[in-house]
Amino acid sequence: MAGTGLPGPWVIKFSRSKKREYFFNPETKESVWEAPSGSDEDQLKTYLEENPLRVRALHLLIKHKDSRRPASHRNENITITKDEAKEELETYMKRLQDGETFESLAKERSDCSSAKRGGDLGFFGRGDMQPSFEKAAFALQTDQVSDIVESESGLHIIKRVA
Ligand SMILES: Cn1nc(-c2ccccc2)cc1C(=O)N[C@H](Cc1nc2ccccc2[nH]1)C(=O)O
Repeated sequence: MAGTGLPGPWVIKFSRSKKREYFFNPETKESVWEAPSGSDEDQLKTYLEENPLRVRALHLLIKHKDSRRPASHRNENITITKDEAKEELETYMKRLQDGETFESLAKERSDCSSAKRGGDLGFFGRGDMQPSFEKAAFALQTDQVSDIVESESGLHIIKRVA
C-alpha cells in the first residue's frame, strides 16, 4: 500500500479483539503480527502518525422518532423530531463552549448506552462504527469536537480523545 513503508500489497489493520495492529496481505490472505520483511519502519511510523488506525472518542447522541432504534436507557419511546433533536443538541454544544465538560453533558443527555461512561466508546478502528460517524471521528484531531453528525442512530456530537 502506497506510503505505508510496507512491501507490495501488504496493508496494516487494527484488530479490535486483540486491541493491536496487524499486517494483512490481500493477495495471499496472510495475516501477521509483525511488519513483513522489507518494511520501512520509519516510513510506517510517519504514516501511522498521519493516518491513525484507531481513535478513541466520546459522543453525545440525541435520538429522534426516525432513529434506527427510537428508544434508549432514558426513554423507552422517543418521539421528538429530527429538527427538535438538532435544536436540543445545539443547546449542549453551547454549554460545551461555555465550559461544561463533555463527559458531564453526555451523562446527562446521551441516548447511547455509553452515556454512563461519559459517552466514552473506547478505541475503535475503521469498519467498527457507522460510516458517517467513522468519517467524522477520524477527521478530528485529538481533543477536537465535531459539529453535529447524523447517523442512522440519530444526531451526535463527537470528541476525539486519542
Ligand atoms: C457503538 N456502541 N458502543 C456502546 C458502548 C460502548 C462502551 C460502553 C457502553 C456502550 C454503545 C454503542 C451503541 O451502538 N449504542 C446505541 C446508540 C449508538 N449508535 C451509534 C452509532 C455510532 C457510534 C456510536 C453509537 N451509539 C444504543 O445504545 O442504542
